[in-house]
Formats: sequence, C-alpha cells, structure tokens
Amino acid sequence: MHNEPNPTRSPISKLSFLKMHGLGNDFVIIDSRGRDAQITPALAKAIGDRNRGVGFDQLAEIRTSESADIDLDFWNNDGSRAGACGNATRCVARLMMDETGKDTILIRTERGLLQAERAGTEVSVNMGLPILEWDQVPLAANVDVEHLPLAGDPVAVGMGNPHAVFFVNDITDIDLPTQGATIEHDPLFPERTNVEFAEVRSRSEIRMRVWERGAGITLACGSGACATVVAASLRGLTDKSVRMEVDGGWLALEWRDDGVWMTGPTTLVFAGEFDATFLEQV
Ligand SMILES: N[C@@H](CCC[C@H](N)C(=O)O)C(=O)O
Repeated sequence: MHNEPNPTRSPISKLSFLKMHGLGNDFVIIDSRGRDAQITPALAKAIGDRNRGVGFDQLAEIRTSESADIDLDFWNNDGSRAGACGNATRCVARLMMDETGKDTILIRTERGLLQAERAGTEVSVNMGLPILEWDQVPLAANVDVEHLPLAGDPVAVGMGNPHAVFFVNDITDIDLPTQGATIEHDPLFPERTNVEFAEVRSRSEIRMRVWERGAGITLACGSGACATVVAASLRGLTDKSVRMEVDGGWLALEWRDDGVWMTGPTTLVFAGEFDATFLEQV
C-alpha cells in the first residue's frame, strides 16, 4: 500500500519558533528564510489553539525577500490571513535589528514596503498611508467612509486590513465581545473587519479597546491604533499625534505625510520547537 502525501498535512518534522509580544498582542514567529513557506491555514490554526498549540493572536512567518531585508506574512489564530499586523511588524523588526546591527529595517508585507526604526528601547514602524476609498478598505457599498451607515456612526479605515472605529463617551460602557463579533461580520465588510472603540481623552490622548478579525479581543492592535488616530483626526477630535492607551499599555502614534508611524515596546518571551507528534496531528 502506498502512503500518498496528504496535502493538508504539514510535511515538517520539527519547527522552531519564537514567542514575542507587543503590549500583550502576542505572536508566534517562524523563520522560513531560505526555504519554502511552512505555514498552512491548518497549521496556523493548530499552533494558535491555546490548549493544543501554544496560542497566539497572530503568527508571523519571515520569508526571504528580493527587495527588502525580509518579507513577512501574517496569520490570525482562526487560520485566516491578515494583510497587516503592526505590532508583529515591530517585534520582527527588533529581531532583525538585533541580528543585523542595523537601526533601520525594510519589511515587505502584503500591504507594501514598511520601514521600521529603532527608537531608544522601543521600535517605530511606518504603517503606510491610510486607505480611505470605500472599495479599497474594502466595503461592500459606496458609502461615506467617515460616517458608515451603522449604529454608532463608525469611521472605516484601511491600513492594509479593514478597521471600523467607533467613538464612545465611556469605554467601560461597551460590550466588546458582543459588539465586536457582530460588527466583524456585518455585511458592509466583505472581508470582515477589525473593530476599535475609542474614548477621546484630549486632543493628544485616546483610550482604545479592540476586537480583532480572526482573533477576538486582544490587548493591543497596532494597525487598529493607526486606524484610530486617522479616524479621530479626520473627525477633528484629536491632533495627528497622540498617545494611545490600550489594554496592554501605551503606544505613540503620528499620522505624517509619508504614513502613520507607531512606536512602542517589544518583548521576546521564549524560543521553542514544535514536536513531530504535534505536527503530525495537523
Ligand atoms: N494585531 C495586529 C492586527 C492583526 C490582523 C487582524 N486581526 C486582521 O485580520 O486584519 C496589529 O498589531 O496590527
């Protein structure tokens, strides 16, 4: 009897990884430079399972790049792909800075070429210009992105992934699991959406909580923080430079002419290896 290769099963027998986080937004990082991509939707979902795998908000797979220091692909813990992940980009940029000794790293992601820089003990990344065309966010209908026709009057912003930003008077009043899950799947968002709730404290400070597409409630979301400063600034609620408190800590955001810059901490937690017995079950 022949043992045909199972295309849904990972052919890898051991897989090394790093666990990192940025403000508690946690990541598994796999280095696939110099080889074929190793991550499949099933493998991402299995690793992302906090009981059966190690769990993560996003998995970032580093790939060899022809036009940047590295290419970077992102996966949510439900096995779906994400076009952008700001905090994982900062974490991987720090790894690359430590590896190469450089203070500036170029990273190619699905949304384009991103530049990351060392900022003292923290890392800054330019997440690119916000996308404000309805069909590019994307939305399902030609509506005003600054005032979506949904209860709560959210703003839609694309940062390489879709975001719906709601402004609220009191962040403690929101039912994040219920509202987040409902809005993520609203038909106005053909690719689902990330959902941010923001309480503006002053022209330079915002408190934000997030429901991430494909991951649920997380302690921080870098692209969501970028979308929030853009939405607040478009509405005239804040300046273009703000400090933002998320559940996991503080980020600095600045919407400049060349893109939305985000600065914050990164933490390397541990290095590990997925065993063959785990990989065989995927
Ligand atoms: N945590 C991320 C955003 C991750 C992607 C998101 N869940 C999506 O599906 O778009 C960040 O730091 O930006």
